[in-house]
Amino acid sequence: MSFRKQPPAPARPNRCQLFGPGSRPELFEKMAASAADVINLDLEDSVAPGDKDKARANIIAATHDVDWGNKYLSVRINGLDTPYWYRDVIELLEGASDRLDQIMIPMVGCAADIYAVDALVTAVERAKGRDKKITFEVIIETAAGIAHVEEIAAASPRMQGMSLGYADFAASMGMATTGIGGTQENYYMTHNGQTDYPDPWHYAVSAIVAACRTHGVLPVDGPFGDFSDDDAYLAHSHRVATLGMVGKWAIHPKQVALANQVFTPTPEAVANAREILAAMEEAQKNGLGATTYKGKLIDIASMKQAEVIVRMAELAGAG
Ligand SMILES: C[C@@H](C(=O)SCCNC(=O)CCNC(=O)[C@H](O)C(C)(C)COP(=O)(O)OP(=O)(O)OC[C@H]1O[C@@H](n2cnc3c(N)ncnc32)[C@H](O)[C@@H]1OP(=O)(O)O)[C@H](O)C(=O)O
Ligand SMILES: [Mg+2]
Repeated sequence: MSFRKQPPAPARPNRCQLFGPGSRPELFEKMAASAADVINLDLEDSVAPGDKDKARANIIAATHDVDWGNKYLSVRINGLDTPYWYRDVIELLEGASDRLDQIMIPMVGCAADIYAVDALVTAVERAKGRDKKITFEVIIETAAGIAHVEEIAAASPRMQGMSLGYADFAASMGMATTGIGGTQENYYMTHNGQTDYPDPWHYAVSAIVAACRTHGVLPVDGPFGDFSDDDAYLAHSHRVATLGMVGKWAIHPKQVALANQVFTPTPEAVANAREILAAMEEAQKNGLGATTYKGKLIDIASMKQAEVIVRMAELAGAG
């Protein structure tokens, strides 16, 4: 371990982030009644340019009128390359109730992007006497974003989450696909007549997880576009959960249960983790740093791995 200890990520469940356009207020009560841990009301790409003003007003009203229960309530603003973002921030921070927890900043390319939003948010918070500090989640969805991912993760004490935006990321990288997440038809290998479809997103997912874990930020997997394909959503989610992501977006309500299923450790996984902890405690009492569990080596690092599973289960209320 480095002298500098790895900071913990925020201790709240973030298994599923359900998105809905701010221009469709008829969905808000349904989103609030869903099983998602986080709600993302959108002002960006799912809202047509002519609807931005109305969508802002809908969202501000919903922070006052809708019972969001214990959900983490987040609003995705427009990118800093648009004429909309400053009004998003000012109107939200001036008009939204204290129920608003977070602003999600899309298309982030460098730490200075966060600095700019932080400065504006801080000024409006002070002017309006808002005691509750708004947190930030960013979306890495450009080549610049992934190149500067670590400085972005470290950019502000408000930073709590970082998502991978598959569609914009693919476009920015010039990837030859219109798919949003999952395996891609033309990304394959063949060997002895067998075709295999590897994961074209592996690098971006791992870079985001490493930056987030270094700076105590929650790494979150972004959208999976084909919401008719549950098996593909599950496969993609299991893969990114294995790489360290804590949760995933749902762009349709049917994806919420799938995300919750993947990002809540199974009772068997929790029991396994607890048995590893117990076996290691017993070993340590006997002066040993390593022992065996089900025929495999376990040592102090295995305790840390087991603690990850137990912690995930506790946050999900399944511990
Ligand atoms: C890719 C980039 C992104 O930005 S992704 C995030 C932005 N996108 C969104 O926010 C889209 C969110 N989803 C929707 O708008 C809709 O779900 C839809 C358009 C995908 C489908 O809507 P539709 O009404 O046609 O869906 P139905 O199947 O008919 O609905 C069934 C039922 O569920 C209710 N419903 C629909 N959507 C939602 C929702 N989001 N939340 C809650 N409930 C919802 C609907 O009203 C029906 O209800 P019922 O009639 O049964 O009562 C990214 O940035 C990148 O770059 O990658
Ligand atoms: Mg996007």
